[in-house]
Amino acid sequence: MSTMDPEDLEDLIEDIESETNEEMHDRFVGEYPIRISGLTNRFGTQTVHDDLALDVRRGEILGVVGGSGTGKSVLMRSIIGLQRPQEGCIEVFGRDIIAAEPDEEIGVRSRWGVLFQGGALFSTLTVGENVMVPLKQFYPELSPELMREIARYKVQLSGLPEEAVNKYPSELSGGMKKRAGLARALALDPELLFLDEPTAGLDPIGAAKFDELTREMADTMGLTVFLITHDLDSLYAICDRVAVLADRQVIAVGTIPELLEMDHPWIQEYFNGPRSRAAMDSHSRANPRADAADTGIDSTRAGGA
Ligand SMILES: Nc1ncnc2c1ncn2[C@@H]1O[C@H](COP(=O)(O)OP(=O)(O)OP(=O)(O)O)[C@@H](O)[C@H]1O
Repeated sequence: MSTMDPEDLEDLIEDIESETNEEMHDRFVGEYPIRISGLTNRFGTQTVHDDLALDVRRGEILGVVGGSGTGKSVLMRSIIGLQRPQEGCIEVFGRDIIAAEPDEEIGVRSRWGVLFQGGALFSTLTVGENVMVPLKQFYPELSPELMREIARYKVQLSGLPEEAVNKYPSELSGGMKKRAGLARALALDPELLFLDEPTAGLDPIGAAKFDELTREMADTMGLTVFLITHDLDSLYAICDRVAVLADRQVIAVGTIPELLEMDHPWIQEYFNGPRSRAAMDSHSRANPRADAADTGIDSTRAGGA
């Protein structure tokens, strides 16, 4: 796969700035790009979140876990403005997005990318055209040629072969669809990336590759990643911290060793269950340097000798 020369990339960014007649916005430098407090979401008589609080640190990959129906997706939708909560405050890049004026909200929206479950690609558009959708929405002044160039670059960045840019979603495998969805999520060079179960339905090798790509991008692009997942391997392999949803709140946030110290029954069942031990064991074998001294994980216990 060919990669874009860094000088070409700089030229591309300059082209975008000159065509949009403005400097790209300053990147967020505060500690928490997402701050949530007092969040309540209700559907009829069902209360999904009640006084939920969560701070996401800049530059981290935060895994978000919880049983089915605990409100992980509703939480993500609330942060990106697709779900209006009954109560609470959600600050993204220091701005209250619930109270934001439409103009202000649009400015914030262009600074995050979202990969929905299943990719959520437009089936009548090619991969390249799908990636161009947010570009057209937020930077309509860009020339079609430059948009195509950016789309090609994002497709390449997501690990798809160049020819995928002209394919329709129906012509792609499940893993390729996820990568195409990722390319679209990266279209606007986001600072924040939301991934909703990105490895669901992928074979273990495809899932591991997707995890690696996520980690690599987070590190090289300085992304903050909000990762909803049921995939224990992803939690061990790439997450800096994990937030646990239960009882309508975020009941704990921390590294996995920190969570293992807690005696909440769901946390113990989840992280000390046989599947978690197997995931931890395989992660320890794949990363022998990440032993107990580095991580605090008791790998003997984790291996379930
Ligand atoms: N638009 C809606 N209208 C009514 N109820 C909803 C709506 N969206 C979500 N819910 C309910 O909110 C609860 C939380 O849903 P959500 O999709 O956030 O769960 P989740 O934790 O992401 O689950 P899963 O792990 O199974 O994907 C569920 O009981 C769901 O039925």
